[in-house]
Amino acid sequence: MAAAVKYQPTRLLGHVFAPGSSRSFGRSLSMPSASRNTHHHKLNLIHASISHVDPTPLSISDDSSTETESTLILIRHGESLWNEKNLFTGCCDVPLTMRGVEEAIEAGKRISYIPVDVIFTSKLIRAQMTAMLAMTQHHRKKVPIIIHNESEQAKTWTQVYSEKTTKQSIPVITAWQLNERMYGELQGLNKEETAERYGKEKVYEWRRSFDIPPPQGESLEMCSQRAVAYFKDFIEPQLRSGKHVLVAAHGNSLRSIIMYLEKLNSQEVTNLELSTGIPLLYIYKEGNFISRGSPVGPTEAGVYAFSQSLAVYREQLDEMSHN
Ligand SMILES: O=C(O)[C@@H](CO)OP(=O)(O)O
Repeated sequence: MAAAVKYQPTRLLGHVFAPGSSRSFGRSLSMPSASRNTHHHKLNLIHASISHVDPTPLSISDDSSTETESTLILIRHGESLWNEKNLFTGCCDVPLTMRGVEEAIEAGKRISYIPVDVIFTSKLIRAQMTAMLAMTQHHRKKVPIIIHNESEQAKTWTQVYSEKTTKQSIPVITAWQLNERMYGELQGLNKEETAERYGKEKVYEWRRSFDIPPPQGESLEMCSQRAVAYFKDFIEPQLRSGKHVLVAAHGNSLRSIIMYLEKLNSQEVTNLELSTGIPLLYIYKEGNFISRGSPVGPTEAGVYAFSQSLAVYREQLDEMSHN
């Protein structure tokens, strides 16, 4: 099937991507006005929390112009205790297994030389654990700090009073919109038993079709309406301002975001599978998302070869660690 071939690189997560084979996906970056007002207040709070953080934008110069590009890393959380038991998880808040912890640390090694200025995760602990564990491996050694804007008291009680400390921090913004697709009455059921009971085809349809929801749950389309709206309203503005962003989320919330980034249609997205704990890299440049596949490891030269600015960033980190 054409779609399966076309998206093979994305599905072969963990394999080497070819720097020369990038695809650029044209993207208009105007913020949708409908959700703008709804989120306005919250957006201000987020900006207030992170405005003091050193954005370290990457600038590349060529003969004719100076451009800014930023990086976007997407990571599906590591294996959870319910992944291990093959249970539908959805919005149930289940932690990582030891294997999931190791996957998160391994993911962190793979992105340890890629800049991160701001982190977005879902509200679920498996995504938050993944982001935090991954960042323990980062060479820049900044401290990821969860931003608590849920009340005035939470904001006041989590204030940091040292500019120096703040500069060594990375804000972690948690959002329910990035949560896993709500799986309705399948949550907690065993996937294999459910397939035996309702038939493999029906369960495949619930799990991978775009617009057929599981009983009382969200279809991928419904999940995408909140996850992609959040991405456009909160994450794209960060990228546009030159910030480098890490998003730790879930199989289906990320599938919907990748559908948007790579302009997949509803048929193509059914073939998209994300492994746990594998980082995916995109370069954001001039309003386009350029897919760079999955960085293989911190020592993999190819990861840096495609972007002069990432190579410079890496050099700076190397110098820092030698001093
Ligand atoms: O159970 C879930 O929440 C998801 C992700 O593990 O399952 P699926 O493979 O059906 O997307």
